[in-house]
Amino acid sequence: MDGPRGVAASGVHGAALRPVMGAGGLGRGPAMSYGAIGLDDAGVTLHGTPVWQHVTGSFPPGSMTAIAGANGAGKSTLLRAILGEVPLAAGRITLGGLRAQDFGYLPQARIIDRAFPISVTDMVLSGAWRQTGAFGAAGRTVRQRAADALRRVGLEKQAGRMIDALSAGQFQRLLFARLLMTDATVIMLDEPFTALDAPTTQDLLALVREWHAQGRTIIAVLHDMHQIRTCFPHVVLLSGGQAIWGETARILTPGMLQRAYDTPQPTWAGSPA
Ligand SMILES: Nc1ncnc2c1ncn2[C@@H]1O[C@H](COP(=O)(O)OP(=O)(O)OP(=O)(O)O)[C@@H](O)[C@H]1O
Repeated sequence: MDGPRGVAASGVHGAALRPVMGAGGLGRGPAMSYGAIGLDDAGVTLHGTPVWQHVTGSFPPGSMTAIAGANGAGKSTLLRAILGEVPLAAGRITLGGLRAQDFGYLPQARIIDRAFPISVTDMVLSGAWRQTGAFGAAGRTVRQRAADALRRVGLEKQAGRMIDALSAGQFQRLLFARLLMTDATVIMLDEPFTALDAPTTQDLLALVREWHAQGRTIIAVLHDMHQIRTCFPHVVLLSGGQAIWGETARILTPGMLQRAYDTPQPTWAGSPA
């Protein structure tokens, strides 16, 4: 994953419960020893239909960027293209020296098979698979980190339950605990707060801000414009197959949003980021 993602890049990963990419303590964390993730005239076409084209822009180290746009605009596809799971039809993506294990990815909850028979603790431990090996036993230190991660997201009392016994909000907290285990340098979140109540959203948003304060790069697909305005200094707005990229206050204007969503947008009371 070191080299640029060119038009021939591919690498679709399968099961949603595959280990979260990340180093589990081996990541570069806040150190700025890597460059920006860059898209250079990149385009993706799926089944003969262009999703987005001529996308150029970058995610600098330590930046915090939201990806916005209407349903089907290609937000998830953008994350997956950066991860090398979707091939480019044109252009290239460069990773600034980041390796696969430097990325942590939280997919949309709806694509995760929650019937998979695994306990809460084992699911969190799977976030440290690069330390323990896919089938290796976790040592005491890793188990302690898992317990700490569960406590951090308020799930310590659920540690022994199976994941199918969790509510949607508890399951999302679990996915964040698993991300904590990866110690990833770049954290990519696909609709991380969808269907969560306000306290859960605030708890998990605080964790995302903590990661950002530690110098990690955050890229998050979000639908809540107020959340983007107040928490994300930069945005990529996917609109009509193009990407409008820049400072949130400059991009999320009523006119831009109307074009992107093709419907009038409300005027937000919140102050611009
Ligand atoms: N595996 C696939 N095969 C074919 N087309 C796909 C595939 N995945 C996504 N698409 C199409 O690509 C386009 C972009 O999908 P994507 O999931 O990236 O959009 P999105 O902006 O994340 O949408 P949403 O807000 O609904 O989650 C859509 O038109 C979708 O139908």
